[in-house]
Amino acid sequence: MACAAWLQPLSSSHALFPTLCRRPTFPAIFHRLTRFSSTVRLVSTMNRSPPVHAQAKRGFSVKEDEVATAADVEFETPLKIVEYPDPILRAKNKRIDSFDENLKILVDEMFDIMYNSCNLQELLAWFLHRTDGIGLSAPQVGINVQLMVFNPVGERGEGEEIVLVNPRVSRYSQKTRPFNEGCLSFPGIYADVVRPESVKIDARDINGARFTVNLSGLPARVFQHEFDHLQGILFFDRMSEGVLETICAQLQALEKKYEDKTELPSPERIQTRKRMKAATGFGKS
Ligand SMILES: CSCC[C@H](NC=O)C(=O)N[C@@H](C)C(=O)N[C@@H](CO)C(=O)O
Ligand SMILES: [Fe+2]
Repeated sequence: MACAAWLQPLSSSHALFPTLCRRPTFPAIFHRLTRFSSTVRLVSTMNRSPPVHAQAKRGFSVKEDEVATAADVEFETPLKIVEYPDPILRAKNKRIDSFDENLKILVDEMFDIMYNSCNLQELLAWFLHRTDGIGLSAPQVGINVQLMVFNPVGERGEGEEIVLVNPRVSRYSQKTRPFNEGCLSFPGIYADVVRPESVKIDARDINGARFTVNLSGLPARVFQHEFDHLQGILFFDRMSEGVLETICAQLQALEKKYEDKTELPSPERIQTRKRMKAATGFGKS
């Protein structure tokens, strides 16, 4: 991981998700919320009317996303990580409105593969003191729905396991920071991405309850990376041309791997791509 300083705010903020975690710890949370209320605020909006999206506030019409059917959320275990340039990563992700047992099993399986995903490059990365995933979005396991899981500590049994369904960002901080990001769909590739330092989010938890949360530091970083996946935006879409240049050969190697495996032409090529319009700013897609 690039810098330990980023882990510092994490220890005070990652544990602040009472309603979003798989293993809620309410008394501890109450204590932590009291201690850190100035930096992280979580507001349960259950039983209130849906949050007003920032765009709606500005008078734009908000196009409702298509709702996922049971067939859209079908999966086979063990899940497999979808790698760039598979078109699944660019497909539209449907909104979830069924908070059933199947969704809970999918979430469990996503955590399993997030912690355990390991191929040769990742083994090498492990030797270089990098471990596995700290976040995962549903399209990365071939399910095109608006679901993400993350645990910024990246170790089973440590930190908190966060589940966000149909998330929306209502505020991005103006202050931005670079961070050396990796992505499970781009094994072994790391490069700097500049993102807002903090975000305000409206989402549902695994039971369908609405909540609002402010994130900063590493949790905000992981959230934004996964939120981009839910919009079909990949981390290299947000890299500067100079940074992109440093990973261009690795992206081309993944394109070749896809072509060899599928015997299909790569659906996108880093050398000929036009910059995705949606990825030119935050809160503008
Ligand atoms: C910093 S946001 C990264 C989120 C990403 N999620 C899915 O693609 C992810 O988990 N990437 C991993 C490769 C990663 O960043 N792992 C960390 C911790 O092990 C690392 O330093 O490699
Ligand atoms: Fe990713």
